[in-house]
Amino acid sequence: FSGGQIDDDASERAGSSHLTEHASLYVHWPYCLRRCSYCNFNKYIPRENNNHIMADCLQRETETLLQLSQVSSITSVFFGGGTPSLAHPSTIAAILETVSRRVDLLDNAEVTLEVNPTPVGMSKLEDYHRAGVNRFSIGIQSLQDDDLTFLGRDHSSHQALRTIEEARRLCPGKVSVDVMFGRPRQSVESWEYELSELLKVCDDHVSLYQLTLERGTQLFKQVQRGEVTLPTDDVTAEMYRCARRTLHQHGFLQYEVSNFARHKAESHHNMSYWRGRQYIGVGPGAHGRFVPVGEGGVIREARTQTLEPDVWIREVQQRGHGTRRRIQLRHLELLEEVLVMGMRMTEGINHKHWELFSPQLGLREVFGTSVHVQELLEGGQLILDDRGLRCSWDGLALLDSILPVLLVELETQILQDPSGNGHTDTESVL
Ligand SMILES: C[S@@+](CC[C@H](N)C(=O)[O-])C[C@H]1O[C@@H](n2cnc3c(N)ncnc32)[C@H](O)[C@@H]1O
Ligand SMILES: C[S@@+](CC[C@H](N)C(=O)[O-])C[C@H]1O[C@@H](n2cnc3c(N)ncnc32)[C@H](O)[C@@H]1O
Ligand code: SF4
Repeated sequence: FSGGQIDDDASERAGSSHLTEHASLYVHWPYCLRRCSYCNFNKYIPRENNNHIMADCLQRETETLLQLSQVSSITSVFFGGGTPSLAHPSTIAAILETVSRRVDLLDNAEVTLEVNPTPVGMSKLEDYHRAGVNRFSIGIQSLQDDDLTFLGRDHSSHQALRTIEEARRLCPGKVSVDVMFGRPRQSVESWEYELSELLKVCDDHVSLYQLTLERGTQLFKQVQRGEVTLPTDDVTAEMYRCARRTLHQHGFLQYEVSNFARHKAESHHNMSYWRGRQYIGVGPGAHGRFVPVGEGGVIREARTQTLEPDVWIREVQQRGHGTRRRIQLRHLELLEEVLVMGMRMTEGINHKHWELFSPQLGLREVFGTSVHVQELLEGGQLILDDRGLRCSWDGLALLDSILPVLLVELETQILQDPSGNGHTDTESVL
């Protein structure tokens, strides 16, 4: 492994300037045609068609945020949502043109668009491709029609299969599918069968998400009322184990908790999140992490854009952006993010990568002396060696219980370190 390794080495050679000059870009399309029963992402059913206004504002905010950052090149773009396949292909083209006008949009930059596999979504794939999209991420969720209906999806499994086929024709080797497991009424056997059917048609990238029960969703109410039950933790753990095994047998390497790729088809965009790189978030509810220009310009900020599209539109029209919240990340907070994101990857965090963010305290100094970490190392869940820190195969499935141990140790060591904790904790609510 790994597809992105060369990239990472290059950034280490370039040192920390790479961390401020390069970024990925996330663009959020906040509208959906209907509400899936399990979803609490930031999405709205539009009352009227204001796609044109949304398109203008997304371009305007892209321009503003690029200007506010110190970024000179964009390494990947991700159009997510909501349902970005409801946007007109010309909107996608216009946003990409805005990026190219302001900064260097690298020739080989990965440009992903999330697609709901409806007939309308499928019919626009070619135009999206022409607009500059070179990777499609298709929300399959399930291949069983009764489950799709129950989940409130707006497509059938047949339409999903046809969309995969068309996307593969346009972007061979660059098509991903999202699938959810741990669904109501699902058994390990039916999941195994569904996954083997999916493997017959899918391309080189698969994202598997365990269905999480989110407050405020219809599914949450159904479960609370006792109308629906979800599989137990033991069953979902077995589903995850079985999926990892099956994917591995089919040549897919797991590179992150939920992501599997073969033929080096790892997502560059998502890898850049997990490697703690900068990203700019445009659109309602998008978040970003970047070092703004001016004011000394060394501290990374966590930014969140206004959630509600109508309010966001007004703000962008008035002042060029809809940033609702800016928090300067303290040294410890930045390291916490680097740790939490990095440990999701099978490659974990290598020593040089950690040093970029923590020049004073190496991985061994932070984690090497703790009794609790030692237990995880001896138990075979965690590995700390000449490469760096990472989870073992078994450990990755237990990440949620490993992370708290690592976070406590990180906090203890950083707060004890007289040199490392210089930054202030500042929050501006705009
Ligand atoms: C927020 S959706 C946006 C893309 C597109 N609208 C779609 O539905 O495919 C991105 C992915 O998040 C995942 N997702 C959404 N809600 C989830 C939940 N409650 N549990 C697990 N995964 C979820 C789904 O797999 C989905 O493909
Ligand atoms: C769950 S992931 C699915 C990625 C997909 N499996 C792939 O490999 O391309 C994508 C979703 O995460 C959310 N997301 C990703 N980056 C975001 C950001 N910077 N700000 C807000 N939401 C983000 C969006 O809802 C988006 O639809
Ligand atoms: S899962 Fe996708 S299509 Fe369904 S409501 Fe959420 S964002 Fe919209």
